[in-house]
Amino acid sequence: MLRIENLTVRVEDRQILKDFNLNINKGEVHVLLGPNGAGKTTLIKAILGYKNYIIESGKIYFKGKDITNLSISERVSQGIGVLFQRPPEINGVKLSKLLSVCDQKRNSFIHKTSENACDSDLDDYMNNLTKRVKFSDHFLERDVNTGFSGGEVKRSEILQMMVMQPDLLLFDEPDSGVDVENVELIASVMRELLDRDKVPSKQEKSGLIITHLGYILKFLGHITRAHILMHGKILCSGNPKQIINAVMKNGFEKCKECISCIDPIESFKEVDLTL
Ligand SMILES: Nc1ncnc2c1ncn2[C@@H]1O[C@H](COP(=O)(O)OP(=O)(O)OP(=O)(O)O)[C@@H](O)[C@H]1O
Repeated sequence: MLRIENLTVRVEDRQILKDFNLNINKGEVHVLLGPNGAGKTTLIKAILGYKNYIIESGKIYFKGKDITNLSISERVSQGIGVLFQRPPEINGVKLSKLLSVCDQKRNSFIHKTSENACDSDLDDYMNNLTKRVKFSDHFLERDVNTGFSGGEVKRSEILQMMVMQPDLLLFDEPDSGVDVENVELIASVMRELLDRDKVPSKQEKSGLIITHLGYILKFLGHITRAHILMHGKILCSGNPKQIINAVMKNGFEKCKECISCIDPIESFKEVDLTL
């Protein structure tokens, strides 16, 4: 689904990602951990095609096609969706308007691939989705993210994703600033989105989840693989429980010692798996 090869990304005058590689197959959900400022959000923005995240070298492939030079809009149309860590406030644009734009965007894409995929009653459809994230109708009439609490921002972001139904779901800290009940709610919606269109034992969607504490993963079910991003590249990959518990126990500094390990996962063997 997503293949990143030797990607070097510069922001202003600094290289943030250096020769970065990542492969997420169809149906896989990966977790990305890393210290503050490691470049996790930079990765998401580079995948999406933000202009000031300059790709100096390397390639990004999505569904087998090279998307390195496509616009943000083209990438979104092809099925990439993002839940942003800190989305901007958009004064003067109501959430309902933004959702209907998301819906049109999705339908224009679906129409290209399936003729009967789009005859829903938009109002009912939106109302159901809105209720699912526990927003009242009046919330849809507020300007996007303006004055939203931390948890409301995340629920608004995931609501947009529910409308878009992307094939590759990128979640940038879906649990930050969110209380316990809402973490559970967001996790269950994330799982629904990831399992959408799933035929028995075959998940079609793929995901990448950035999280600091991994708490949300308790509610998400199976995660394929976890990675630690440090020094601009993946330092360590493997079993999500082992990696997250090791980071919780030892911090990221210890991960540096794994740079020279033949199998970095081995060094985490003694860690108590409590996740
Ligand atoms: N638009 C920008 N202009 C200048 N510097 C930037 C920009 N975007 C990112 N950076 C810098 O790139 C580095 C990586 O930032 P990024 O947001 O990707 O880190 P992160 O791993 O997501 O961190 P955190 O866990 O704190 O959210 C930081 O030093 C940041 O200040």
